[in-house]
Amino acid sequence: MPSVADDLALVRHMLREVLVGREDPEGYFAMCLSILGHQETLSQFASIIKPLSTANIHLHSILTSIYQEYFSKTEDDEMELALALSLLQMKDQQMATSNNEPTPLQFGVTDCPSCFHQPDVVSNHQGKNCLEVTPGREANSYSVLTGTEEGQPHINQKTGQHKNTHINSDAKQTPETGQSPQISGSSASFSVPGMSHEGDHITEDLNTSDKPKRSRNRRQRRKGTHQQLVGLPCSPSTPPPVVLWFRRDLRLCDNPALIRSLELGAPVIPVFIWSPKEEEGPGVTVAMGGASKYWLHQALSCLCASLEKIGSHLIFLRASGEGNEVGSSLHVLKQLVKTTGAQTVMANALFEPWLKERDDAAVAALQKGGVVCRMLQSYCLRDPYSVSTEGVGLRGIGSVSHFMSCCRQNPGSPIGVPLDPPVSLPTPAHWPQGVPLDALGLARMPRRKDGTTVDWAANIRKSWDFSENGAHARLDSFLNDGVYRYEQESGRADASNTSGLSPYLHFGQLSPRWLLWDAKGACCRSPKFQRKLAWRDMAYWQLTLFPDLPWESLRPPYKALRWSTDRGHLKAWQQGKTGYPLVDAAMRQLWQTGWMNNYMRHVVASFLIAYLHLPWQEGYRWFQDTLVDADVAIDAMMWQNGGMCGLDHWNFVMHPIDAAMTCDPNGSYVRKWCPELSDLPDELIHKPWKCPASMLRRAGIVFGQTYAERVITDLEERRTRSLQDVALVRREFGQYVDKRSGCDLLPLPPRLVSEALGRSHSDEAVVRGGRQFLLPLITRMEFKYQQEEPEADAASNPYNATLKGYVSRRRDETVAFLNERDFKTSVMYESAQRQGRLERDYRRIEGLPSSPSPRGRARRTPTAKDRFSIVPGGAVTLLK
Ligand SMILES: Cc1cc2nc3c(=O)[nH]c(=O)nc-3n(C[C@H](O)[C@H](O)[C@H](O)COP(=O)(O)OP(=O)(O)OC[C@H]3O[C@@H](n4cnc5c(N)ncnc54)[C@H](O)[C@@H]3O)c2cc1C
Repeated sequence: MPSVADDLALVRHMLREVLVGREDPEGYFAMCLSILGHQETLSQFASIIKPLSTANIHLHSILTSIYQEYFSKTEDDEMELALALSLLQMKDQQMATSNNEPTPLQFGVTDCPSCFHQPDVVSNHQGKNCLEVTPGREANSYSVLTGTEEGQPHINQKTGQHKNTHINSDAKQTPETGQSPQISGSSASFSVPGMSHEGDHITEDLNTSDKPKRSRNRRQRRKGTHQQLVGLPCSPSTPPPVVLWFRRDLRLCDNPALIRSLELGAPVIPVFIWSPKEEEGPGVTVAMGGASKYWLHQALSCLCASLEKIGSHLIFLRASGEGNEVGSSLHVLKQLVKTTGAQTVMANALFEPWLKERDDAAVAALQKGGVVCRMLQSYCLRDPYSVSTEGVGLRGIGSVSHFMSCCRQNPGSPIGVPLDPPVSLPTPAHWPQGVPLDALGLARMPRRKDGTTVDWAANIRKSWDFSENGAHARLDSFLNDGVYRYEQESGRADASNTSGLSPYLHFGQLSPRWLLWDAKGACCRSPKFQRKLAWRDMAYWQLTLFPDLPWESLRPPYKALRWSTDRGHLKAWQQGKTGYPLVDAAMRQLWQTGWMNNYMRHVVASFLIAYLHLPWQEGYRWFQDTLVDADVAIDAMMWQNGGMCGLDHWNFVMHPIDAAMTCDPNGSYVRKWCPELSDLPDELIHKPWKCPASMLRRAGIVFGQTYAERVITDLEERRTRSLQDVALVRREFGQYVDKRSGCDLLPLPPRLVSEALGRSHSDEAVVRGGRQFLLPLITRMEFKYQQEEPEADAASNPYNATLKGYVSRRRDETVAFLNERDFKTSVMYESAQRQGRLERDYRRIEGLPSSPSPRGRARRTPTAKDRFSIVPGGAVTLLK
């Protein structure tokens, strides 16, 4: 006896049939009535068809009106319904008959992995649909591939549900709290177009239920997704193969290009083409440094193994990259198409402007040769080329809140629901010739003179599981446990409180969509974490707006900043030998594992820029070479912001000693990565030069021998110089500083100009005549102040952005005590103290009476009282 859940699963599954036109809306509604009965249809139908509200609004409204019309019918109309039902029964019989014959359209059969059903061809077999529609009977034995259109519901046939509906049906069981499902504001999760209905619904649902249950919901959903999909057998005449071009989407789960290839019902040839020259693009992007190439090698090896498990294989190819067409990816693809007879190439899009250009050219050239080439979007939640500032303006550009407003205001295509992985992949009769993975040279190790290998990646190997499963395991463990701490204490260096998913996201071993779905279903709300995905998208958006982001300072005056050329300092920073334990620990962690957390990236970046005065590009390049998650867009955006010249300004500078208060109060992080300091007491481990000689002796520390001498000692002076240098260039390039507000002005790229002026991007009139349009940007208040007091030192700048912590032994102890009890309160207490101190100093210097209400040091929110905090509105200023 089928349960109600089975019945619901079946009708949900059948929704796909309506969507692809194999079932008409009336017939479908009648079928729902016959399967679910009057009452159940009345209560459930709206939720059953809800996925269509994003996937196919027209169909959704037809079904809604049928539903409304039916339930307002008089009994006279029952005749019509009976007719519809009898028609349905006839259809059922027809299908049941066809099911008895071994037709090529039978679902769930994997005997013939090389022959797959092609949904596009299904229309040729109208009426022969072999889906068993007898209520609930066989539904659980089906495992078919359907609904994989971008943004369309993807129905897991084993459960009979797709992720949306699964969650929605869960939602039904949880009590309503009346909480608004709308997510907005700074504490909000990233509200993504197309996600807003389903996603918000989930948030609402999950937030209202008890924790264990919420966690169970997520697990169930995941379990559902692991009930895998199989291809659809079996076409007697095998169509030409599809080339599935893997790039940075090295996964089986939620891979639109893979699923779309499967849907074509043709043999699939998965390929990876290594083309370093194309990856690199123009300028000095260091798009693929040593560590990330190593990761790529491992990830490819894992993907190949996963494909082999489902009966397929990954072909490795190399484009020699001579800069002309011969030796390009396009050339390799053309050869491949020629030798295999493939007529379709599928891939997931990449958004680096130079890669997009390459892909656009490849698509055009292949199409010209009669080969269909499709680029699907899954690398970001939003296609960065579709993000627009229309209706939001430009004020606050560079901040994630501004970016999220743009996404909310201009919803693009729906992000849809994650796609399940296939359990088998149809193979071609003949595989094309590839090269061994090793021949790509991604994991080449240098050799010593004696012939032995320098295995610099040994620790990276120990630190990571490079596989897609590894990504899911990390995600699961993070969402089950770490996410609680993330929301509270993501800045800790001494605990792994962040997800550590960045390399998986970068190489597409985990899709952001999958991550977002799971995060929304996690045991605890994770707005801060989800917001990080908006940061990620924003980085790609910025790169599309400013393709030279990785090498050229965006704010013009800062291009002329006086930077140090001290190679010794740079080397010390790179090798973790600056003599500042926190910085050294982080840089050594980076070298050994290819990763460090966000807070530590800020610490080392601040040290390089504000204290060593080395150009941000040096930091960017080193990160690109050593990070396993090296990502041109994110890395460049962050270094630009840290380097004071990006769309945003960090409104803080991390102090190399005091930052430890937040991230490593007990010194355990430093002890791990700088073991030579491990015998120092907690209170001195971050400043060993303050230790008495006897203590150093006991700990076995000799500066310059067992541990580095400090490369610089005059921290305050260096900060002052950095500030004064900024004031200098801002004065020199006064045309790029807004006279009224003191904000930096940025020449706008044409796309933003046309959006601001409401004209089409292609309208050249917008920027004709060499006139520049300038936009006031968020600018650090300490720079504005310094501009007025160019000779002032950093300490006397009331907006000094240095995050300070320890000033006395007594406070050290208080901080350590509070840290142990309640870390968050401790940090808040500490920052309140700091603000009070700054305020008092300022007033003392200015001879002002002391103020009862402390003023914020670096507020972002403009207030009428504080002229330095003003960022003028988004109006575009024309350069005279
Ligand atoms: C100077 C500097 C350079 C950086 N370079 C890179 C880089 O090359 N590649 C990279 O992935 N991240 C970079 N980041 C951002 C961030 O530090 C890392 O994404 C994060 O530390 C990765 O760890 P996680 O996965 O545990 O992050 P979580 O905090 O768990 O975040 C989850 C995911 O969100 C994304 N994310 C997090 N923070 C940011 C951010 N600020 N901007 C954009 N996306 C973000 C990442 O994909 C990350 O994996 C950089 C940050 C700084 C300050």
